[in-house]
Amino acid sequence: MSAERVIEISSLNKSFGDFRVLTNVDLSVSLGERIVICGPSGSGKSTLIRCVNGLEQFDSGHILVDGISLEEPGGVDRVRSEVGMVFQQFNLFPHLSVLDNLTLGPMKARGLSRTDAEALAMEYLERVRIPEQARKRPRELSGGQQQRVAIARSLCMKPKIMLFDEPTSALDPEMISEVLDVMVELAQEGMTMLVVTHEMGFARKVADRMVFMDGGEIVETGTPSAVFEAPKSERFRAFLDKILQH
Ligand SMILES: Nc1ncnc2c1ncn2[C@@H]1O[C@H](COP(=O)(O)OP(=O)(O)OP(=O)(O)O)[C@@H](O)[C@H]1O
Repeated sequence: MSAERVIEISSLNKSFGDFRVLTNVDLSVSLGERIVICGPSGSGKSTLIRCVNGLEQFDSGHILVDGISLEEPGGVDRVRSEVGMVFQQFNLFPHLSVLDNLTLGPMKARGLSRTDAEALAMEYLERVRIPEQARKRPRELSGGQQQRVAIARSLCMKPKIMLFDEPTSALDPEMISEVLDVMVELAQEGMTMLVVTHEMGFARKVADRMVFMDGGEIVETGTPSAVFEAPKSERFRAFLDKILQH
């Protein structure tokens, strides 16, 4: 029996004005699968994953998340209740403490009491190894700590799927591994993950499948070992050469 499909993207097309950003994208993700999406700047990676939780609208095609269509009435809200997203720039509420950043969603969207929401928040702050930062404001934290708060905040909503949009690209190099370590643990716990990143070490460690995008299309896909050892597309080979030089 095939694994449960939790994301089904079919024939997805999207333009910004005259500029075609996604062309006939098809991608299926199974429960527990970890997919790393890479590709040159402007190839449509962010737009693709933003479409998955309704942050961008698409022109044609279909997206089903856990069987829910983004196009059906109330679909976007239902999908967002199942999908967590972590952005490059953390997107924490600057005027709230770390703890309040984490408790807001569970209290508002899931109806938890403050006591229960704080207990949940502390559990996740322990998981990302910064419980001692709970009373601080985001600006008092390092970038790596802020990103771990952002991950904990998403996890507090008990998502079935996590989307990551270049979660380490705004970080100083010494902070990248503390965030990747948390993501590796999440992957090992079986979370379904769609990760846009150029961290190829991470990809090799956790990805079940790599997706290489170029010019709004999926140009190559396969297991990390297959695509790294023998990239079929010349464009992917050139891209790998470029990023592995850094
Ligand atoms: N809101 C928007 N309005 C107009 N054009 C946009 C918008 N968002 C993205 N684009 C354009 O769409 C293209 C794809 O952008 P996208 O952010 O999806 O690419 P990406 O592969 O994630 O790139 P990067 O690695 O630089 O983040 C780019 O040319 C970008 O300038």
